[in-house]
Amino acid sequence: MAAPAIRTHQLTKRYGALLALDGLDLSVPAGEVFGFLGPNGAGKSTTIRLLLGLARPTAGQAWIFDTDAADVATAHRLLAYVPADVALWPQLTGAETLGLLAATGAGVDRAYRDELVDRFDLDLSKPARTYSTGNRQKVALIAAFSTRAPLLVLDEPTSGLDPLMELQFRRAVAAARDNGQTVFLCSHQLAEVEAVCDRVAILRAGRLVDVATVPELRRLHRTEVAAHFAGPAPDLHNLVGVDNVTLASGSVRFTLTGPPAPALAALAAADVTALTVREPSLEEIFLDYYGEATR
Ligand SMILES: Nc1ncnc2c1ncn2[C@@H]1O[C@H](COP(=O)(O)OP(=O)(O)OP(=O)(O)O)[C@@H](O)[C@H]1O
Repeated sequence: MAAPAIRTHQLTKRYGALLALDGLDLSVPAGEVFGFLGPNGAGKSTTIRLLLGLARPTAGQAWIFDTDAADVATAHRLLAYVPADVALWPQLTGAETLGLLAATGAGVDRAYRDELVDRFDLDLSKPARTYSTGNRQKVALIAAFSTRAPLLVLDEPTSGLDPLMELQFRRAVAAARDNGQTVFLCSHQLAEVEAVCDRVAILRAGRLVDVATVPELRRLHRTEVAAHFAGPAPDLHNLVGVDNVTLASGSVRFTLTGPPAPALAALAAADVTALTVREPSLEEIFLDYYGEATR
């Protein structure tokens, strides 16, 4: 069987007293789009630094297609990396930057690169110092997606992109998968991860708490509903998908998973005067779902 694109065995990183990564065992098969999620400080960037050989593990080991991640010269021929905070050579234009990155990387599909420049709507004639955060990210993404590297490591790659560009990003990930490339995507955006990933690892406080497929991840979705009413208190107990009901005088709060129709029918009888519906952030979902038990 082909070697996994990424494998870690008991990968551990300690910064003084702080255990930033605690015995991570992970295997990402070649050809998979793999999401890496977790709240701030969970250890995602630490993992990426170890995979890239930018930091040394305190214990354990990581491999990139059977190459020890510490063998940077060999491992980096197999991967392209987009950091969360893209720094470019300020005086080089976008075109010169892409040319330089192509000369140092694993080989570039130039026709596809030109297509990506068009699709990401990037003006290559400007010096990089004039680029916004989003434009710097575009340069790094175009350089990575147009390489033939079998593994793409993307750390928060779309934080500076607008929604149209986010769509282009999703298209490029799908194309990479079609080419047989492996994508390791570190993200805070649940919607993005759901749209592009096959499987997702969830990290919390340095520990792997779950590896799930995207349909399994959807179970984490919930909506928070708050309603004020003038009529009789609505009866929301025993309704499918309704949980955490808190009733006070004239108001009710609850969480909703699945179709809202039964809850709306119950609320309709209560003469609702105000209604707020909120999607919690990924951070809130994690804190709620994985809570204290996994610390
Ligand atoms: N060089 C360092 N020295 C000391 N502590 C560090 C260092 N780098 C990271 N840490 C700590 O290790 C923990 C994990 O950090 P890491 O940057 O890997 O988290 P993250 O999941 O990438 O978070 P974020 O989503 O905020 O980027 C944090 O508590 C962080 O403060």
